[in-house]
Amino acid sequence: MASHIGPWRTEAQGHLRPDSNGDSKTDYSRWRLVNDAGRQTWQYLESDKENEAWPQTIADKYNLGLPTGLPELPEAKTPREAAENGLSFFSHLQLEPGNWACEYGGPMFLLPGMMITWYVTKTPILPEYATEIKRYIFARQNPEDGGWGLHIEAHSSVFGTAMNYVALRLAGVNEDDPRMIKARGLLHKFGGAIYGPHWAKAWLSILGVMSWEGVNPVPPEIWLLPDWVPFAPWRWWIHIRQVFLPLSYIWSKKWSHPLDDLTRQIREELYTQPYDTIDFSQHRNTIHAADNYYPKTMLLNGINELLVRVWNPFLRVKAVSKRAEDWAWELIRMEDENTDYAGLGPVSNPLNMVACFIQEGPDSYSVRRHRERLNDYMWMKDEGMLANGTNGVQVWDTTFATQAISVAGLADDPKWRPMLLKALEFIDDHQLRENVPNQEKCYRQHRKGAWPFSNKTQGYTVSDCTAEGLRSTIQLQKMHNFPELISSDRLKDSVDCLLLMQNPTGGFTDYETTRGSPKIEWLNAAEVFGGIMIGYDYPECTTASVTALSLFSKFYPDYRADEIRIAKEKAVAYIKRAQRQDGSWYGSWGICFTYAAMFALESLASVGETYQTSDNSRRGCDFLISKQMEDGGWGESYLSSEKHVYVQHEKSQVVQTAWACLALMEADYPHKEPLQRGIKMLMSRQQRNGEWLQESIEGVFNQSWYVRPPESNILAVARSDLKLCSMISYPNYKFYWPIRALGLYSKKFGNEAL
Ligand SMILES: CC(C)=CCC[C@@H](C)[C@H]1CC[C@@]2(C)C3=C(CC[C@]12C)[C@@]1(C)CC[C@H](O)C(C)(C)[C@@H]1CC3
Repeated sequence: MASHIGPWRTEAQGHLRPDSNGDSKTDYSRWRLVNDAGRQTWQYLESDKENEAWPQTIADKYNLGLPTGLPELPEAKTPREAAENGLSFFSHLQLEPGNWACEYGGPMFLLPGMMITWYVTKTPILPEYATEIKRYIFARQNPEDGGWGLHIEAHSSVFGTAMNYVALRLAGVNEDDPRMIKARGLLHKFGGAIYGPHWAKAWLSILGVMSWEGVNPVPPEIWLLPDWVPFAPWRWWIHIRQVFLPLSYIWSKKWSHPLDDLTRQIREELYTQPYDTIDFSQHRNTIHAADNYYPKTMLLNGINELLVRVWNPFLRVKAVSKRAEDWAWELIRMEDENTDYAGLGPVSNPLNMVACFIQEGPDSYSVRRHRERLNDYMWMKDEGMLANGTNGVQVWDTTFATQAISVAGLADDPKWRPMLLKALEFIDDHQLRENVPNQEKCYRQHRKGAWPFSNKTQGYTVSDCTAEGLRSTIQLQKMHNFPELISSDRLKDSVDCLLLMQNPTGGFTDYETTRGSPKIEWLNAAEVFGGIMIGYDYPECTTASVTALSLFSKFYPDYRADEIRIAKEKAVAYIKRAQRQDGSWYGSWGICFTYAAMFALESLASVGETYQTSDNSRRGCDFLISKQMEDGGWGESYLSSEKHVYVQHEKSQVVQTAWACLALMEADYPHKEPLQRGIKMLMSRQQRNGEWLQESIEGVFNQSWYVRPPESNILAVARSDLKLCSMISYPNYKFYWPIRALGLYSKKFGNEAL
C-alpha cells in the first residue's frame, strides 16, 4: 500500500470536488478498503486504470455511505423472514478474509494525536487523507459555539477545541476560515489552550506550541519502583499504563518539535496573549470547568508540587533518570515488537512512534514501520476520515455475527454455510496461539488460547472477546457440524486463559486481572476520565465468561470440571452482588442497563437460573419490562452511563430493543406479549432491502462502575457524582442483534406472521 513519502502536502492531487460546505472532497468512487488478513487500511486509487480494474465492493460502498444497489427483498411477514432479510443484507458486508468491518469512531481526541504525530515525525500525510480529515473534523464541529468536545455527542471543551483546531491547521486549513475564527473565539473565551487538561498540554508541548513547564510531571522514574510497591505502574489499567509509558519517556527528554513557520503561527493563535509573555509554569493546574470532570486529588496535587519544586530542580539524579529512560524505552520497544508496531491503542501507539523518532531517528525501521501502522487506525466514511478507537473491530463483530446466525436458527441452512465457514476461518486465524516473549518482563497477561478484540497483530487478550470466540467456535464446530479448524486443545487453551483472568472477587476485568487497589485512582492525572487507573470487575466481562464456560462444559464435561464449576460459582456470586436493588446491572461498555441486562440474564440462564427459578433473573426481567416504551421498543439514552440511573431516550432504538428482547427470551420470560411488541417494532424499522438504519451511538467507555464489598466504600463519595463517559460507535450492532432476536423469537414462539 502507499506510504507517506514525499513533502507535507495537504490537498489531494486530482479528482477533487467541492462538498456542500465548499471544502474539497475526494472522489468517493476511488476509495477501497484493503483487508490483508484482518489488517484494514483505506487506499485511494488515483489512476483511472486502476480504479476500473479494481471495482468497489458492496462493503466499500456501504462503508463510504454510497448507494449499495442492493435489491428490495420480498416483504418479511414473519420474524424469521425478517431475520433472513437482515442477514441477506448483512452477508454482503462480509469481507474477503471472512470478517466484518466497521467504523469505530466517537472519541474526538484521537485524530489530533495522529496528526501531531505525523507532523512531528516528518511523516508527510497522504494528501487525500488530509482532504478527508478536514471534512470530518468540520462535519463534527458543534454548530452553536464552533468548538469540539471529548466525543461526538459531548459539549465543547478546551481539550476537544484546542486539539481539533490544531489538527485542522496541520491539515492545511487557513486561520482566516470563518469556522476557524469561530473555534478560536470559543477557545479564547475558555481562556486559551492553557486551560486544557493534562493530555492536551502534553500533545501541544510535543508539537512545540506549548512549553513543558505547563505540563504536570510524568516521571519515568516511577517505572523503577519495585513490583511490590502498591501503586507501581505495572498495576495500572493497561490503557493508562501504555499511554503513560511513552509519555514519560518524552516528558523526561522534554522533547518538542523544532519551531517552524506553521507552529510559530499556531503559538499565536491558541492563547489570549502573546506566546512569549506566558509563564507556562503557572498553568500546570489551570483547567477550565468544561474539562475538569475528575479534579485531581489533593494527594496528587501535593506530589506534583514536590516533584516540580523540590525533586526536579534539586534531587533528580541524572544517572537515575537515564536508567529510567532506558527502562521505559525497553518497555516501549517490547510493546512495539510484540504488536508489530500496531500497538495496544490509538493514543499509546502514536506516542510510541514519537518516542521511536526521538530515540532512533526519522529513517529508523521503528519509525518507518509505525508510519505504515498508523494507517490501520484510519477509517473513511461519508463525513470524511477519522481515527478509530482500535485498529478495527474484526474479531468482536465476527464472533457476534456467527452467534447471531446460530442463535437465530439459520446456521444449518446451506445458503449461509459458505459465509459461516469463512467467518470460522477468520476466527481460527486470529486466535492467539502463543504468549508474548518476555511476558513477565513486559507485564503482559497470559494470552495463549485467547481472542483479541481486533486482530492477532494487536494481540491482546480480552476476557469477553476470548469468551465470545470460544462460544462461536463451539457453536459452529460442535452444534452445526462445521469442520474442526480449531482443535479441542486450542479450545482448552482458551479456557485455561479465561480461568487465569478471574479475579479473587469472582469478577472478570477486560484485559488483565485487577492488579492494584482502587486507591490508585488518587493518582489519576487525566482530569477528563475517571475510573481509569486500575482494571475493575465488569458485569459484561464476567457474564460473557460464565456463558462461554457453561457451553464449553456441555461439550467437554471432563476438562478441569471442578475448577470451571468453582470459577462459575464465584462469578455468579459476583453477578448477583453487582445487581442493583431495582434488578438492573450497570453496563460499562454499551448503553447501558439494557446492554448489561442482556449479558447478565443470559449468563444466569446458562447456569439454570431463569425467570421461573431465580429471583435475580426475575428482578432483572421485571426491570426491563418496566422500561418498555409505548411503541413496543426500548430506548436508553447515553446519559444513563453518565448518571448511573436509567434515562429513557426520546425514541426507541433498534439495538436496545433487540438486547431487551434477547435478555427476556434467554431468561425464559413467560409472557409473550411484550416480546411480540418488541419484535414487531424491530420489523417495522427494517428497510425493504433488509437493512436497518443507523440510530443513536451504541457504545461507551471510561466510566466504570465497580462493585465494592460493602465495608470498603472509600471511593464511594468521590465517585458518586461522576459525570462523563466517552462514546464509541458499534455500527454492526444494528444488524446482528436484531437478526439474533428475530430468529430466536421465531424459534421460541413459532414463525407466525406479526
Ligand atoms: C483513554 C484512551 C487511552 C483512549 C483510547 C481508547 C481505548 C481506551 C478504548 C477504545 C475502545 C475500547 C472502549 C474498548 C475496550 C476497552 C477500552 C477501549 C480500547 C474493551 C476491550 C473493554 C471490554 C469490553 O467488553 C469491550 C470488548 C466491548 C471493549 C472493546 C473496546
